[in-house]
Amino acid sequence: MTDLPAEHRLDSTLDLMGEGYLYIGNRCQTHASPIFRARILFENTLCLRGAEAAKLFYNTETCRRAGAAPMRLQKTLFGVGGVQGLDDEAHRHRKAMFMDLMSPEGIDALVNRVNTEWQRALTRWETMAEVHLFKECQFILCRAVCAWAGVPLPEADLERRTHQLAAMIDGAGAVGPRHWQARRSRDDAENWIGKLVEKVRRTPEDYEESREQSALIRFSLHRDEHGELLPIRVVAVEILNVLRPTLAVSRYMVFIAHALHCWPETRPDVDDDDAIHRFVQEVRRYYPFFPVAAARLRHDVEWQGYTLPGGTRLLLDLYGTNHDPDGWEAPETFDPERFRHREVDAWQLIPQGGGDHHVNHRCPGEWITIRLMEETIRRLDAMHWTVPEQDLAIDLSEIPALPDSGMILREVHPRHE
Ligand code: HEM
Repeated sequence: MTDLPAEHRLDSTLDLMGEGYLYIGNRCQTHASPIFRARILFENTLCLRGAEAAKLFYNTETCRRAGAAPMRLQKTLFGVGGVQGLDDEAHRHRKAMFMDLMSPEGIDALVNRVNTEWQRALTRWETMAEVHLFKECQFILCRAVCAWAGVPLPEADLERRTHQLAAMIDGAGAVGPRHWQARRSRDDAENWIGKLVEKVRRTPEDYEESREQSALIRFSLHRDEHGELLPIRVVAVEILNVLRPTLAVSRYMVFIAHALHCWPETRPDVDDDDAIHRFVQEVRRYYPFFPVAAARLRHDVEWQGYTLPGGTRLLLDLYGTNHDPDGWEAPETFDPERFRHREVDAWQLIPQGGGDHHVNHRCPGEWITIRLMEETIRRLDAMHWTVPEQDLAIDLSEIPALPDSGMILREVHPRHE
């Protein structure tokens, strides 16, 4: 590894935390290289960005996930024993359980629930002096996804459960109290879902008929590649792997309102589905969400003239690949039109991972995310809203990033009455 461009600090974790989404991109720029070596969390790590790096990272013969993600992320964001840490047949089998939820009808059912909840919320927003869009979208999504997944959610628990799911995302990259809050939220949420799984398993015959529609029932009765039911805690982790990231789409909903406000000239015609789709793709490319994904090399690999040693941890820069100047013209400009004549391949636009959804760890919720974002444009277009003075800056050193204000809207009411 002597030839690889390298950071010569004893440990670069503080730089990474200080620069956030820009850390890997900044170093790739300085080293004029898509790869460099650094010590992160006291371990030799290869940081990479760009489409060619994504192809290496998502090659399942070269890279594995077991033992790649730091334990502090598993204890907050992912949960222990979930699909994110599996490889090979165990991964493909578990992944199919998620992919089975993503039929066009299944996705429509979730989108319809979200639209109904949005409509309900709008009647309330009309009576409010200010609408905190981020918080409101979290409540909408929490109600809708719990109902969709077959998870009972009494109205009295809505606020508590929404905060728990949100805390797992918010505190994942943090240190100190926010991190510990995220851990407590995960423990509590896993206990909550675990009890529901036990109930389904006590009388599975009661649930056979509704099995098709509900992640709770499907996952509770799912059998692994050896024909065994999954441990209850693991089922809870996987059901939370549906609830938590769906709630996280609230961040993209805020980014859509932010982009419509900041670049009104790019606003798509709502009767033009292609224009709406281009806008959504550009929001997913431009705005920060997941900074990196982690894997480990299974064995020594020759790549771009370097020998990369087996066992080394890789960090693929998702944000940086979406902003890679070698892959995107004027990457720091928000321009949905860039997608008009551009094929989107599996390696260059990777806010939700790259490669193949069935084989790789690419996000199974990508279609849900895109559909919910497209609907958000239509819902926001059907509303009158103004944006009062507020701090709309997005600090790229903060992970996960969001406009400081959470996006406050005023004078909200339906446009076509
Ligand atoms: C807010 C929008 C979302 C973003 C930005 C996002 C992003 C991601 C990313 C970056 C990965 C990891 C890719 C990798 O490790 O290579 C991932 C994996 C995953 N996502 Fe999403 N996601 C979103 C929404 C969703 C939704 C709506 C669901 C489910 C309904 C979902 C479920 C999952 C699961 C289960 C995995 C693990 C897949 C595997 O390990 O094979 N995500 N997502």
